[in-house]
Amino acid sequence: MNKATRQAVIAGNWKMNKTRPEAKALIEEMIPLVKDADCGVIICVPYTNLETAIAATKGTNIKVGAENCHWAKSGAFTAEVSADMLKEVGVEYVIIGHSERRQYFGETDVTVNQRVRAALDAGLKVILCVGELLNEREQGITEEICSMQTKIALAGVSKEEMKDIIIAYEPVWAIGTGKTATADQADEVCGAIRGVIAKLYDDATAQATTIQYGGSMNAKNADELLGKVNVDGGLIGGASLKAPDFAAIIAAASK
Ligand SMILES: O=C[C@H](O)COP(=O)(O)O
Repeated sequence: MNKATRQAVIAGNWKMNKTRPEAKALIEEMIPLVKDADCGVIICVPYTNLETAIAATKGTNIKVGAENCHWAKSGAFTAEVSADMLKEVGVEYVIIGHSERRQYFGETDVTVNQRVRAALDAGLKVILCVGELLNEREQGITEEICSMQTKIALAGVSKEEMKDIIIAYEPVWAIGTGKTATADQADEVCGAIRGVIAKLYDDATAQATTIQYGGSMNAKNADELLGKVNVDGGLIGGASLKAPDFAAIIAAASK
């Protein structure tokens, strides 16, 4: 399997945006624009929008994901949501390890791994985020950081379970800043992550794993980024909040 046979996946990460009526309107605008996509289409939305998004996307090619889940099945964890709760609502995907969770909410590689485990056990598919800080890139340790984050997050994940894992390479310095990694930088790190998967599992698993780029991807730069051999799609923040922009990225991934 190679780039030609791996399915590109474009996932929107709405972050903390959209009330329920706004979510419904955005999805309704999006549906006709993305219905002919030749790639996977996912929208990851705030917890309060999950039921709205699931109802609004029923019978369409848009899958719904959450933006995080807790590692425990239940218990005294105020404000957290379990993977089983998401599954029961009808969620298919969950983002885990987003840099904003790591940066602002104390998420560590170990808790990312625990959340990945809980998600897989509940039958959810995971979009696992890894990526370096600006000072780590400047120190020349980008691949080391991404490799370490990937290895720890996937500890205890079997080869068979890798079919339910998408990896999103998101350089932290490129998120929401308008600074995009160059297509070559994105390709290089996505390729290095693929190398880690090959070492952890085998080459076939590495070649079959979808590895996205995320960080200021938009309608203008999507073509170049998605044209790279190791970039199998995108995790899109800001541009996923505007239906025409999100649709343009999906069109670029469908070429
Ligand atoms: O999860 C998405 C990423 O954080 C990228 O966000 P952005 O496209 O707004 O830079």
